[in-house]
Amino acid sequence: MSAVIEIDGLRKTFHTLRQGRRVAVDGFDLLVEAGQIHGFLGPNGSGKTTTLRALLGLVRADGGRMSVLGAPAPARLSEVAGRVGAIVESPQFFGNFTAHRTLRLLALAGGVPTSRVDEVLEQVGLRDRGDERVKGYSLGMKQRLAVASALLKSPELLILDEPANGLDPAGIREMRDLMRSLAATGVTVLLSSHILAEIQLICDHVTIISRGRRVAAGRVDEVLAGFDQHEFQVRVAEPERAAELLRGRGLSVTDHPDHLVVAGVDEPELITRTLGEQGLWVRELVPLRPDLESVFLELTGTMPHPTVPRQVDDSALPAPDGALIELNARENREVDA
Ligand SMILES: Nc1ncnc2c1ncn2[C@@H]1O[C@H](COP(=O)(O)OP(=O)(O)OP(=O)(O)O)[C@@H](O)[C@H]1O
Repeated sequence: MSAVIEIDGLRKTFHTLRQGRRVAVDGFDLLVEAGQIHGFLGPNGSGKTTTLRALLGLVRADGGRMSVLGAPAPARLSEVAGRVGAIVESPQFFGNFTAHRTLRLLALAGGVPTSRVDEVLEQVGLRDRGDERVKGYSLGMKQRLAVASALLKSPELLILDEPANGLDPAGIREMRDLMRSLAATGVTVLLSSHILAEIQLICDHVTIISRGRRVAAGRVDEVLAGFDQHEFQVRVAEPERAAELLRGRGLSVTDHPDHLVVAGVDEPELITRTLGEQGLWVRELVPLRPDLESVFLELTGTMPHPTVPRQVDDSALPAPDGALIELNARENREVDA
């Protein structure tokens, strides 16, 4: 598979008059290969938008190497710009224009044949609503229109920042179907999100960012498998005796009010055999698989604490691995705020 986006060691520190230096991206790596629907997942303020803006040359990076479709980015992005559709800042549309007119103007401005307008309206499911004014559109319809505008030039790569932001579950499902149909036609999609369910539903690959650093990457199922503790939920009569027997076989057992959780189980038969041999019959044996939510909370250090309200993007806190975020050594005097 060929690399469509490569980011190596990206760094970006903002300097603002009010808050001083703020490390937004801290040596971040990303690899997106052709044909993937790649989720770029991280909590609020973790550096997703800054990464995408740096990739597209909307903000100047302090360090690192990036390329898009083989062209060094952002320096030679113009060579491949015609093959890339991106929505990073939320596009503003004129409410009084219809979707059709909006796209027609964008097509004319971009040198794209206006015959594409009907095609992209069809593609995003707005064909029958294309002659309505945009101000009457729902949020989901506006998101579709935004995607349609990025599709006008038939891109090979689509970059979307938070495309499902504010959508209801049905809207997210529709967005997933749209992304899948695009991927089926060979388009590679990179989409950022802080919503786990969205990534798990829409994407096949994921890169997780926390406090400006990559903390996990790979196929969604592989990332999840990496966190599989081989745990089973067991319901049995005489749970105390059962726990003792299982511990005697070297398994780690946690007691819960009406069940046991047994970890480190490679062969579930070990549980049923150990208990059955002693006349304890298992009533329920359920594998406990990690979900992206628990993996995400663990990796990004955003697990809620019962007494401490979680702070968005608290750069002064230790990173999940315990290391304090280093401030970028390279001085950058620009004020981006
Ligand atoms: N122009 C700017 N000036 C100063 N600080 C900025 C600027 N843009 C981003 N930041 C800071 O950089 C950090 C990363 O922000 P960024 O917008 O990249 O996060 P994000 O992951 O996209 O968050 P969200 O999911 O909330 O959109 C935050 O601390 C943010 O306050």
